[in-house]
Amino acid sequence: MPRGRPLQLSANIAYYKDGQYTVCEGPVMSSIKVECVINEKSAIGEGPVWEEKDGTLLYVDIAGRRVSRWNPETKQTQSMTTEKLVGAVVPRSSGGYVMAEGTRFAAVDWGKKTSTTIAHVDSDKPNNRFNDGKVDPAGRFFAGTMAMEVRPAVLEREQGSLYSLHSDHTVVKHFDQVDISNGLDWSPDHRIFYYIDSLSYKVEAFDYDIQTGSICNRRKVYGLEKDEGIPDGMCIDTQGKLWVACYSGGRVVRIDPQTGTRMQTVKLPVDKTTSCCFGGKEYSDLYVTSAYQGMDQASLAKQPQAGCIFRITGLGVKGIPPNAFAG
Ligand SMILES: O=C(O)[C@H](O)[C@@H](O)[C@H](O)[C@H](O)CO
Ligand SMILES: [Zn+2]
Repeated sequence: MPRGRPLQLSANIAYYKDGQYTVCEGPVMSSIKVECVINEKSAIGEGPVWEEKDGTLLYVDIAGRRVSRWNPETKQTQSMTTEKLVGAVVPRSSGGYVMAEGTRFAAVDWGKKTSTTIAHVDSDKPNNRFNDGKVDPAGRFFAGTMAMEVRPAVLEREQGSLYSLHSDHTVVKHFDQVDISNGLDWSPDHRIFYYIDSLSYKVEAFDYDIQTGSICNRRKVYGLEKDEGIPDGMCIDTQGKLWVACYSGGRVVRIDPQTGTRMQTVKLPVDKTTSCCFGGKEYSDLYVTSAYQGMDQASLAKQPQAGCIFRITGLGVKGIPPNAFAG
C-alpha cells in the first residue's frame, strides 16, 4: 500500500499517514454534490416520494397545507391545497394518492385536486394531527400522529399514536404515547420496521411481520448526538442503512442499524432538514426536504434556502422504490 493512497473499506475511506490509517467519515473520494432543486419554499417541506413512472417528486408542505409534485424535466410544480395540516402523501395502486391529513386518511384525486375521507383516527384528540407516513412493502399505509405544535418541537407530550391503514380500509393502532411521530421505513428483507419518535432523540427498530403488518420487540438502534439535532424523516438504502434527516442539525446522517453507529454525515446549507428519499435514475440521488417555519428574520437572512428541496448526488448508494397503498 503506497503512502497517501486511500484504502477502500466497506463504508469509509482510510488514509495511510504517519504510520497509521486514519478513517474519515464517509466516502470522501466520491464527489458528493448538494444542490437546491426546488426553489419554491415550504413552511415545513416533508414526506418526499419519488414517482418512477413520471420521474417526479411528490411531497407535502405540512403547515402550508399543500401536496405538491415537481417535475425535474420541466422544473414545474403542480400543487393542491388541503384543508388541514397534511403530514404525508403516498401513491395509490388504483390511481391517485392517499394522504394523512388532519386526523383522517383521505383518497386524493390528483386530476380533480379533490379528496374523500377513508378513515378517521384520534377522534378523542381534537388537538392532534397526522405527521409522517409511508407505505409498507405489502401496501399498508403507516402514519403517526402528534399534538399540534405551539412552536417547532414544543407541544403536549405523548399525545400521538402510530397507525396503519390496510387495503380493506381498516385502521390498526400499533402503539400510543408518541411525542412526534416521524420517520419510518422497512429493512430490505421486510423483517424489521424502523421508527423515529423525534423527541426520544433515537432511531428504534421492531420485528416486522409482513404477512400481518404487526410489529413487536421494540429496541433502540441509534441515539443521536447533541450536534445532530432532532431526528425527523428517514429512508433506507439497498444496503439496509438508514438515512436520517436531522431537524435543527442541517444534515442527513447514514446509520448502520446493525452496529448502532453513524457511517456518514452530509451537511446541507439549511438547519431545518426534515426528511429524505431516494429518487432519480436507479434511485441514486437523495432528495432532502427542509422547513423555514419557526426561524426568525436573522436566521432566515443567513439561510435564504430554508424551505427549499435539495438533491444530493454522488453518494454511491441506491434507494429502494417506494410502495403504493394497496387499497
Ligand atoms: O417535520 C415534522 O415531522 C414535524 O411536523 C415538524 O414539526 C418537525 O419535525 C418538528 O418540529 C421537529 O421536531
Ligand atoms: Zn417529519
